[in-house]
Amino acid sequence: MKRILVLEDGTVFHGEGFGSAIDQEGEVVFNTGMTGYQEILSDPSYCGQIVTLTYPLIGNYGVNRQDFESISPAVHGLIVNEACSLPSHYQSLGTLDELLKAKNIPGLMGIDTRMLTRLIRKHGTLKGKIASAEADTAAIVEELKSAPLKTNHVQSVSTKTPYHLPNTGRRVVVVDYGAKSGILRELSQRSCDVVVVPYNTTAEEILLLNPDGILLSNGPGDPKDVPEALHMITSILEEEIPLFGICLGHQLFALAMGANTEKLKFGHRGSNHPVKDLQTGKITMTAQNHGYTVSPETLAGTELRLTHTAVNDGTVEGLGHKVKPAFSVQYHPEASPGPMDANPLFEKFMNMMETTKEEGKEICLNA
Ligand SMILES: NC(=O)CC[C@H](N)C(=O)O
Repeated sequence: MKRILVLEDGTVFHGEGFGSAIDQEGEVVFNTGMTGYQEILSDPSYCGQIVTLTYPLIGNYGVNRQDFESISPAVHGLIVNEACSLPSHYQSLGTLDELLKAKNIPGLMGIDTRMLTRLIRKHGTLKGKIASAEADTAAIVEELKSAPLKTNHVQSVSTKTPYHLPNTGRRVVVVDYGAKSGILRELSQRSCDVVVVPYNTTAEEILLLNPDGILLSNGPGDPKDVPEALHMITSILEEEIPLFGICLGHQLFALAMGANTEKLKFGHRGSNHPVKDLQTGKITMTAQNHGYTVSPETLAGTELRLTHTAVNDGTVEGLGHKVKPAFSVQYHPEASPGPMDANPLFEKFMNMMETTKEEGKEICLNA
C-alpha cells in the first residue's frame, strides 16, 4: 500500500506502508543505532515522535519476548529504508510488521532515510505525518504548521497506580515518567526492592515508603511540562536520601536545582555517543535518546557540579550535587539498546545508598 510522509516544510517522501494503516502525526527524529529497533520502538521516551532509523535494513532478527522496554509502545511511527519480512533468529517470535500491526503503530518503508536524516540535521527536527498516498498534502502541511508541537506526554506513559517488585535488598522508589524496563531490570539484578510510583507522587507519599534511594526515570517530551516533579525533588534532597536521575530524570533534577533546560536542534539518539567523565578524563560510549539538554551557563549559582560532557558537541551529560547524595546523567546506563559502558553508574547509586545508610547508623548510634 502506497503511503507518504509529509513534513511541515512541505517535503513529501513516498514509500510503502507496513504495520498499522492509521494516519499519525509526530515530531520526526532519527536514531543512528545499527541494532535495537525493538527496544527503540518500545522506549516510552519516544511518545509523540516518529522515528526514522538510519541503518538501512531493519527487522532482520525479528521480534522477541526479551527486548521490550514497555508493554505498550508509545512511538507514533517508524520509518525505515528496508523492513525485513523474513527474519532469522532463534528467539524471534514474529516480524516487525506483525508487531507494528498488533500495537497500532504506522510504519513506512522504502524511504531514503539518509536524505531524511540530512534534512533533519540541517533544519532541526520537523513535525510530520504518515498518511495515505491519496491525502491532500497541502492541507496536511497547513495542519502541521498551524498546530504547536505537543510535548506533554508524561501523564499518558506513566503508571496510573504504584506497583511493587519485591526483593531482599535496598528499597528504591522509581518515579515513573515513562520508565524503560531496563532500569527496573538493573535495580532488580542488584536485589533492590523496587516500588514504581506515578509521575505526580509527592515527596510525602514517597517518604512513607521508607526508601533507601530514589530513581527519577527517563520519559518523553519537554521537562518543563512536568512541574510536579520539582518540589518533590527538592524535598527528597532535604531528607538526604540518595537520588539518581536518568535522562528526563536528569533534566528534572537540574530544573529543581535552579538550572535551565533548552531544546537541541536535532538531539542525540543512537548507541555510540561518546561521553567524557571530567574528573577522570575517561570516555564511555553511551546509548542516548534525548531532544532537550541542560543549559550549561545556568549551572553557575546552583549547587550542581558538571561531571560529564558530550564529546561530539560539548553538551551537558552528567551532574552531581555539591553536598547532597545526588547525581544524574543525560544518557542511558541501562543501555537497551546500546553499549554497557555506563552500567557501573548503578553500582555508584548502590554504593551511595550503602554509605548513606552507614552514616545514618553512626548518627543514630552517636545520638
Ligand atoms: N529519554 C529521555 O528521558 C528523554 C528526555 C526528554 N524527553 C528529551 O527528549 O530530552
